[in-house]
Amino acid sequence: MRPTDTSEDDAGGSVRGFRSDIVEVDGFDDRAEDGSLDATARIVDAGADSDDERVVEAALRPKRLSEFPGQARVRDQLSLVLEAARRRGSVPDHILLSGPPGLGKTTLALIVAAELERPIRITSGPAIQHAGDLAAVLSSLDEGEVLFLDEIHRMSRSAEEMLYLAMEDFRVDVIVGKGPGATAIPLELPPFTVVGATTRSGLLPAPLRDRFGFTGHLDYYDAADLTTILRRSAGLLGVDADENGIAEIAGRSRGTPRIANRLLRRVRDWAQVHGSGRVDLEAAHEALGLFDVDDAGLDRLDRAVLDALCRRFGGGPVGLSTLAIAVGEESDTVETVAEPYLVREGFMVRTPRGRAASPRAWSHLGLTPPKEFATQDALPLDDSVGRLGG
Ligand SMILES: Nc1ncnc2c1ncn2[C@@H]1O[C@H](COP(=O)(O)OP(=O)(O)OP(=O)(O)O)[C@@H](O)[C@H]1O
Repeated sequence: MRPTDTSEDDAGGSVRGFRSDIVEVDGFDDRAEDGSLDATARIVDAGADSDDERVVEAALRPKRLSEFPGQARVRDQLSLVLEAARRRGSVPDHILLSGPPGLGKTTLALIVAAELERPIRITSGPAIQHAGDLAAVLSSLDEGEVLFLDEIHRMSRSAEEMLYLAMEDFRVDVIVGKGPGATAIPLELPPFTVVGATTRSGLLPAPLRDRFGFTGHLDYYDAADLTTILRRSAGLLGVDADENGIAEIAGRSRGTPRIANRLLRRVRDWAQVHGSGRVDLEAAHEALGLFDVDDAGLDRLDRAVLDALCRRFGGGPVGLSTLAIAVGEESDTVETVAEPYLVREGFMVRTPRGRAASPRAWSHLGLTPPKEFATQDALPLDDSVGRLGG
């Protein structure tokens, strides 16, 4: 871990330490040079793709709950938890935020600290590979501080066990010595609040999940909320945008604010270079066409998968690895990058015998499906995805 200096964060609170460790995200192989579709370069990837993007994102984050559009239920629940703790004069329960990337978990963690008017310490599961790493963070927390643990499902087992105790009893046991002579010295901690974020809440062990007094699940945003977010972002970026342009971008953003903000910036670029400078319908059409994002929010990889499924395999079902070979990608890329959105939007179904195209896939590609193609055994997308290999 590389602790950084205390600095003033956009949430208005003081951010201490470990910020540099938060940048790790699940990577994809960069295989553009071999002619593959280069999943890393996807404009519709819901993960943050560069440090520059993180800087822009920081500027666009809402800073208080009242400025946070969408996720009304989670917002109301969180507001209640924080207000009640404030009235009691105590620290709130630990908070777990779960949901797909780019929906606002980090933003809400920063908001929690801002609402509590407490500093926030930021680190992530991958940065905590040993219990000692966690002990160092925990033992330096101040009373009431917020500890944001991003990708909490990726912490090591030994650190998890230390975290249970710290969350429950505000104590860590520091082990001194080795072997039979080793002694556990308890170290009392001041009360603090853990805000954990995870894209895979199913991977969290039950004892850890149980330590969170409040869990908020973030869902994809509807077009109206994305429109509000885009209007706000356009204002902050000083971009002149009309309602048609904003609506067009919202419709192609896969329900994800991070993608919406990224598409807005590319449409702004197009408008400044080729258009009138205004983000309007024409600018949105042209720019998103240039970046291969179609009107359903699908990009080249998504369409290649559907195309292979329909044209080469008659709609399927076909095994994941066969499908991946057909589009020149790794199975993992197809499964984690393209498939979730295709399944969620009803373009593809997963059956015990492999992946199959749905009627929407055929019509999206302008093709007529053969009379019979199997969709009867469709399974919902869930954590079993990894077990349905090809
Ligand atoms: N409700 C919202 N209103 C406005 N902007 C939002 C909202 N939710 C997310 N954003 C913007 O989307 C970007 C990504 O949000 P954030 O980093 O909070 O997502 P995340 O869920 O933590 O993603 P990850 O799982 O990749 O860490 C930020 O620029 C943030 O400002």
